Parts: sequence; C-alpha cells; structure tokens
Amino acid sequence: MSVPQLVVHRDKELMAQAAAARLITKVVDAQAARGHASVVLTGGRNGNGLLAALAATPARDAVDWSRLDLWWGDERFLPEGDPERNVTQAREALLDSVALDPARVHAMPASDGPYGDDVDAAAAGYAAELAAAAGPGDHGPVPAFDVLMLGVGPDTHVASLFPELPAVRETERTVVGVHGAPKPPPTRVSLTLPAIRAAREVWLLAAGEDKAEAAAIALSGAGEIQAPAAGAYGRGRTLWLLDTAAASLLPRALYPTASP
Ligand SMILES: O=C(O)[C@H](O)[C@@H](O)[C@H](O)[C@H](O)COP(=O)(O)O
Repeated sequence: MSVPQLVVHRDKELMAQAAAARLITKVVDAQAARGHASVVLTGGRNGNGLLAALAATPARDAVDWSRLDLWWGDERFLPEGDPERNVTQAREALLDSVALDPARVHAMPASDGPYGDDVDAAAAGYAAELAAAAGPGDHGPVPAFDVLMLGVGPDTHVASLFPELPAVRETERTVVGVHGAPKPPPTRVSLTLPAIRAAREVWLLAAGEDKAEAAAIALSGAGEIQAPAAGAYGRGRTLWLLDTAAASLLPRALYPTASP
C-alpha cells in the first residue's frame, strides 16, 4: 500500500492542465521503457477535464497513441453511443482526435452490446478481457496499469464504488455490476478495489469546492467501506491531485502548495 501523496493546484483548470502534462510524461516514460503503456480512464467532470486539457496541449504528440492500452474504471450501463457513457465523453474530449489502435481501446460493454441488458454478465465479460490481457508478471488477473485515474465523488465514491454498497465490499472479483447507484444512472459496471490496487499508480482527481469534505474524510483515516476513496491506492504510488478549493478542509501540514 503506498501512502497518499498530495499535489494541490491553484484552481480546477490548472489541475487539469498539470495532470494532463503529468500523464503525458508518465505514458512517454512507460513507452520508452517497455514499448507500450496502459492507462485506466475515469468519467466525470475532473476526468473529462483532464482529457480535454490533454487534447489541447501540443505535447500530446509525444505519446505513441498506437501503443497505448486504454481501459475504464467504470461505465454507465447505457446503450452504445449514449452521451452519458464515459467512453462517449472520452471520445469527444480526446480519443477521437488521436491515432489510437482501436484494438487497444477497451470500452466496457454497453447495455445493448454482446451481453444485452445483463450488467452482471457484462461485468464478467470485462473481467475476462482484463484477465486475458494480464501477463505472468502482473499482480492477479488484471494488467499492470501504469496509471489508473479516479474522479472522487462528493460522497467519497470512486469509479462506481459507493459508500456501504455491495460493490465496495467485493474482495475477489475484479469487475462487478452495480445496481442502484445513487449517482445516475443507477446501473453501472465498475472495477473493484482489488483491481484498482493492482495498478502501479493510482491518481485520484478532486477539484472543486464540492470535493473538500470527501477529500478530508478519505485522507483522515476513514474506512474504505464508508469512504471508498480511502481504499484506492496503487502498488507503487497513490497521488491525490487537488485544487485549493478541494483541499480547503485538509490539514495544511498534509501538503505543500504546488502552484502559487
Ligand atoms: O461514472 C462516473 O460518474 C465516474 O466515473 C465517477 O466515478 C466520477 O469520476 C465521480 O463521480 C466524480 O465525478 P465529477 O468529477 O464529475 O465530480
């Protein structure tokens, strides 16, 4: 378990731009070292803000997009192309403007896909896809993601792991179907904490006043069932990327200000 590191940026926009630059560097380094890279995307405003910032920076061309594997931490279980799906929003923000290898873009199943409206079968299918991509040196039936990004909800949820609900209590499966999520839509597919913890690095994105309580709770030793973000950590690194508004309830001693 890696102790959380915190970086606090002046505002939401700068956090997105700085996180995008950080992701570019991480992917470029991974590709230089191993020839490819593997990243898990997150939905939500902060996650999509990072993708939009990345699309806008010339440095994006330093990434060999054809050698990048993209996965999702969660997905809203809706029909293909639904504007509310995380993959739809990621495509609009960035993916449709870079030369990805379609075979390396691993979207979670849609509710009109191969599993129909059976979200549990869809989750099992994605778990099988992850297991097929895992190598002998990986930690369990998921590939060693270089970076797994997670937006943090105001209630401290990450991916579609909501406080006290069954999905956050899962200790065996890597992907589960979520029923009755408090954040619409109610039916979702989500990585579980064991899958999240297989990542080399986990980055939690929390910007905006509405994340201040969640950040304070998750970083103050709360349990992962009550505060799922507290259970999201990487094997090598756990990084909280915040803005000053989201960090406003944190003890000042927890972080040096990254931006003036
Ligand atoms: O499907 C989703 O909604 C996301 O994956 C979810 O986990 C999101 O990241 C958080 O709810 C934060 O969302 P915001 O950044 O919009 O607050």
